[in-house]
Amino acid sequence: MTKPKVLISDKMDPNAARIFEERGCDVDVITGKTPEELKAIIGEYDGLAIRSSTKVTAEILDAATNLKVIGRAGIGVDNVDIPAASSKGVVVMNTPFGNSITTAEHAIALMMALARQIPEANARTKAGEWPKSAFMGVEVTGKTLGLIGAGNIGAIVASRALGLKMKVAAYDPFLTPERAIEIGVEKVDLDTLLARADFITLHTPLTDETRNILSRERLQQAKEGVRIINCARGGLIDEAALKDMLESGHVAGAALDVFKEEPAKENPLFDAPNFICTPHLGASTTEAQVNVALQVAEQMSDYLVNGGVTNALNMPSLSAEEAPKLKPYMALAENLGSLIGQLAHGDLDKISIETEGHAAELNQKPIVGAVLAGLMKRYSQSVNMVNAPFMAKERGMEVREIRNEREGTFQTLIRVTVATSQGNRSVAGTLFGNSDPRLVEIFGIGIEADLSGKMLYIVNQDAPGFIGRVGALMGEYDINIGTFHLGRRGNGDEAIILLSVDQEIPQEVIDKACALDGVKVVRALSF
Ligand SMILES: NC(=O)C1=CN([C@@H]2O[C@H](COP(=O)(O)OP(=O)(O)OC[C@H]3O[C@@H](n4cnc5c(N)ncnc54)[C@H](O)[C@@H]3O)[C@@H](O)[C@H]2O)C=CC1
Ligand SMILES: O=C(O)CCC(=O)C(=O)O
Repeated sequence: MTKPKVLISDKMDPNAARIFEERGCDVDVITGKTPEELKAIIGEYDGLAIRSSTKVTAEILDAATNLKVIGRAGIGVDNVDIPAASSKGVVVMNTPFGNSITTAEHAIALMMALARQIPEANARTKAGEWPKSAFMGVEVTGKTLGLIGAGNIGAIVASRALGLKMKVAAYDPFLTPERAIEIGVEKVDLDTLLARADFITLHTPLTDETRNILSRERLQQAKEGVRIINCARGGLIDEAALKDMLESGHVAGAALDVFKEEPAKENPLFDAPNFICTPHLGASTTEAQVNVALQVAEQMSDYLVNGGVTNALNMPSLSAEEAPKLKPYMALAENLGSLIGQLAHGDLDKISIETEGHAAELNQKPIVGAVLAGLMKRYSQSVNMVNAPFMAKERGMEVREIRNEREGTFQTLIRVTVATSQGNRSVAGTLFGNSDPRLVEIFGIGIEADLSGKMLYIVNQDAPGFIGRVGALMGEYDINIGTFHLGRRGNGDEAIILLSVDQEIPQEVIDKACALDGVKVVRALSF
């Protein structure tokens, strides 16, 4: 088996490359490429490991014909076009905790630096001025810190601020009252936060809802003399308005680690009074960079080598422990989806995926994803478990999951049923020896078959001599039969033949098979 190939395109701790190699991937570290240069090479890679510099646009994804996974060594994924990645079937993962303590500490460091104007005092002291009377700071004890966003980083900031004897008010529409109590903050609305906070710190992702959350209007609403810290994303604050308010003194100080345009080399804020900044250093500690590098390489190689999915933003998780157990089920599920997709007529707008016995005890999401991936092949060849659920949703397909932990005839079973214009049609399969996928039923007829490669499916009226005639027809066209499977409703009733063949089946053979006495349906299938 060829090794998956990974590109590390941003500066990353060397532990990442080491882990990729140890876990069976080939890895190239090529940083600082322009988008055009990245486009020219990305087609070679199965995995792309990034930090914040690489912008993974729809255009890059179009050129990434082999790409299976993008791993962000960090939290924010606003540099990845996730909808475009999903529609191409590329998993996007991040490392949601590896740099959160570090980033929270940076926010606290910036808050302290603002309160005591440390950067400017440092520069002027070193310049020989000894400007003791120029700097009058403020205490943070007893002051109110307004948190905008109380997720992982916000909660750590809150805990540190409480240790500094500050009061913490948080605005976060998704913060539950219980969690607010747990992390020791008062949940408030944004108006209240703006009216009360002496310091405001932002810890939300950049989304359509949070963009410009500190707009000119909101900054105006903030308490006179407020100090603002942003270690989340540029774009959350209206930078021009912030400059004006630093100049008017309405905002007493601002400390930004992140900018709307990065790298920020000529930002107008640089000239504003009481403004300090760092070049997106929130996550830059040795500890955090080792954490995120190790984690991203482990997650990505786990996916590329074993199929395990952790911290994906566009796909359900699948642990490394679950992945080997689920692998044969996913193969079975995909084949059942593909079989029904190849056999059923008309628009399929309702599908139910039923698991029974052992299969019902497993994580259902990957099984459902695999069935949909198989089924959706009737519409598109570039479909996989990542994009299939999105495609099903886009087509307005109703997907039902049914679990039945009691065993039936089989210890484990997956049944896929679609609603067609001719009524419900279902196929079912099991695993032999916990590993070998087998079809056990088509449209109510019991059969036992391995679905693989090129196959021919025939529905006929059960009659003596029919099997011989099919064999003779294959022989006439030099088509070698690999396996031959039979099933029927009853003696003389509707019967099914499913045979695997080593050669492509020409249309002429299908036409001749259709013309055989008693034949109802003939279909060439492929798996
Ligand atoms: N400066 C740096 O180097 C770093 C920056 N970051 C940034 O920090 C952000 C936050 O990271 P985490 O705390 O780990 O993320 P998280 O997902 O744990 O927390 C984000 C919080 O924002 C809240 N939120 C979402 N929409 C909101 C809205 N409209 N108003 C108020 N709150 C809203 C969410 O409910 C959630 O609680 C990341 O998205 C990333 O962009 C993260 C790491 C390093
Ligand atoms: O990788 C970095 O230095 C930036 C980290 C960051 O912004 C994030 O994790 O969201």
